[in-house]
Amino acid sequence: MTTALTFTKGHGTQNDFVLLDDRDAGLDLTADLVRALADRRAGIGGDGVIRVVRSKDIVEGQRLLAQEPAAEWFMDYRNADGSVAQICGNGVRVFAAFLEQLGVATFDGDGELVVGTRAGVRRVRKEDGGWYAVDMGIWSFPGGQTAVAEGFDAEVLVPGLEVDGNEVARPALSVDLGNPHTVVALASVVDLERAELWRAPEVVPRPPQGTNVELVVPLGEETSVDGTVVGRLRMRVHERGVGETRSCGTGACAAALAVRAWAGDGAPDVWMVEVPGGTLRVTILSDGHVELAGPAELVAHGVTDLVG
Ligand SMILES: N[C@@H](CCC[C@H](N)C(=O)O)C(=O)O
Repeated sequence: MTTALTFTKGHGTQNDFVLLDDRDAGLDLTADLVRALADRRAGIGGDGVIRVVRSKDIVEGQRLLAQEPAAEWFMDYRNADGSVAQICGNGVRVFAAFLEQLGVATFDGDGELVVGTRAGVRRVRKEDGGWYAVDMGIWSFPGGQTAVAEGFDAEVLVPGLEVDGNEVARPALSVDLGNPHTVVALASVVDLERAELWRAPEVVPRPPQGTNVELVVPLGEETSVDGTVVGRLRMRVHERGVGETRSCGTGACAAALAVRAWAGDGAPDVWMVEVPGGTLRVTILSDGHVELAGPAELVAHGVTDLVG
């Protein structure tokens, strides 16, 4: 039985997590314990729980080590409802900050920290301003070129945006970031604010493993001081296994990728994504990877008697 569990609380653009140091691999992190820790009234509160464990001590990590021996540390990510998720973009940055604070993070000769996740390794570097930039790996549109050409491969009913009392099926594009996303464009920021994301959007066809749903409004482009054209968009998200959250890193990547695909040739590769909890930067790289950059904050440490 778990007793006197030490925890740290952290967030990335207000996507918040309970972090557990399990370097000794002695913790039995059950779904009940995750739900108890993540509970905002009876527990500590968080959108998810992140366990720091050595890759060698977890089956998924052992597989990764065979390909990438530098992936010493594994981010064991759980959603607030106790479900296991493959990856969390904001979580990787907060995980890196936690490893630094524990004194075990080593950014190698290239200035990179390699983190193991269920979606594969993620490479983290630290920027001058204190942000963490994460290579989020290979992404894809599961609907393929047909979906990209048509601009959609699914439909979403967004709660709160009924027209004359009738639900409206809006076209949406599926994006795979190692975890599943469905991105819907709305006509205006007013519509974005009206959406009632305390209710789950209905996605058709229903993804068998569930999906994270991003509502997006493109806000245009600007040229930065170094001449880079930067796109801007605003986003709200309903996360699988959680509900509405104030940010989602993989969701920001999915949103930028979908908006760029809808915009067509010549659209920017760099996007600033405004979420309720702050701003993230997404860069679509030329090698089929996408990079996510943003802050990571550790805000509290303590001991809990919760046992699940
Ligand atoms: N907030 C995360 C995503 C967490 C996992 C997600 N809810 C899922 O089930 O796929 C992020 O920042 O990417």
